[in-house]
Amino acid sequence: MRLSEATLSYDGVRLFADLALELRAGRTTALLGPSGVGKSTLLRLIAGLEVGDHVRATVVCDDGGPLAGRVAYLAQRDSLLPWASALDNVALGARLRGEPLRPARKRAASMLADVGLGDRLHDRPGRLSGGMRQRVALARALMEDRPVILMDEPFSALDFLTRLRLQDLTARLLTGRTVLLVTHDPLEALRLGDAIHVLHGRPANLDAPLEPPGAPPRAADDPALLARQADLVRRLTGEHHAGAGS
Ligand SMILES: Nc1ncnc2c1ncn2[C@@H]1O[C@H](COP(=O)(O)OP(=O)(O)OP(=O)(O)O)[C@@H](O)[C@H]1O
Repeated sequence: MRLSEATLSYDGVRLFADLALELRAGRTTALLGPSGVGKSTLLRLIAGLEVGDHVRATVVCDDGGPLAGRVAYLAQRDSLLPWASALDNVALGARLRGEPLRPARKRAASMLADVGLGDRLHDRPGRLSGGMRQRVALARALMEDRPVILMDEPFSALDFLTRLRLQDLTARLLTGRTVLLVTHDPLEALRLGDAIHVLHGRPANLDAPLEPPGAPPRAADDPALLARQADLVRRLTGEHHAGAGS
């Protein structure tokens, strides 16, 4: 899938000018970059969500078909229904599509068990911690079973160990899907990304991708991964661009 000619301004400031991004089919592309550079906006643009008036972009899928109806979007804010239980939140899509409720709820319960919330099925979001709500939102996105998944910092509210566990689970459940993962965490990008881009500057540019060897999820304590993390940190702090003379 390819986004091209993405051009977008807010209040006369150009966030993107002819930006292009390739998402390889069946792979995870991770997107890092400083706060405010435009990562969430880029994700929303690809998802076909409202991003403002001064916008132009082309999204083309590899098979030439439309993206609409084939994409699940996991927003930065969990956007759970406050009056519905965790179970009903996860089964919401199936309910809206008029699918038989009993099997949908069964699958939702198993998805919630997978994200470690098997004992909180009937709690409403207000009774859950921020990290738990994020896990419910993740379960809801996974439940949708779409070929393309766009995720905006899905693990940011989680403690380190839960984050590692959820990264493992996500990598397992999303094998073969086309994924765009926005994250602030270089280690997360390296564990899950087949291609890792850093977005920087205004209008924003994308670095050539870093492509770690091996299949996700990569071990968090792998020395080769940690060496690449140093490279990524240099890219994020701008040393890489200074060194490249750009
Ligand atoms: N609806 C909007 N109207 C005006 N400006 C906006 C709007 N949405 C985003 N922006 C601006 O566009 C820029 C990029 O925002 P965006 O949320 O995409 O950044 P980000 O890289 O995802 O940041 P973070 O890492 O902090 O989530 C910011 O300067 C933000 O203030």
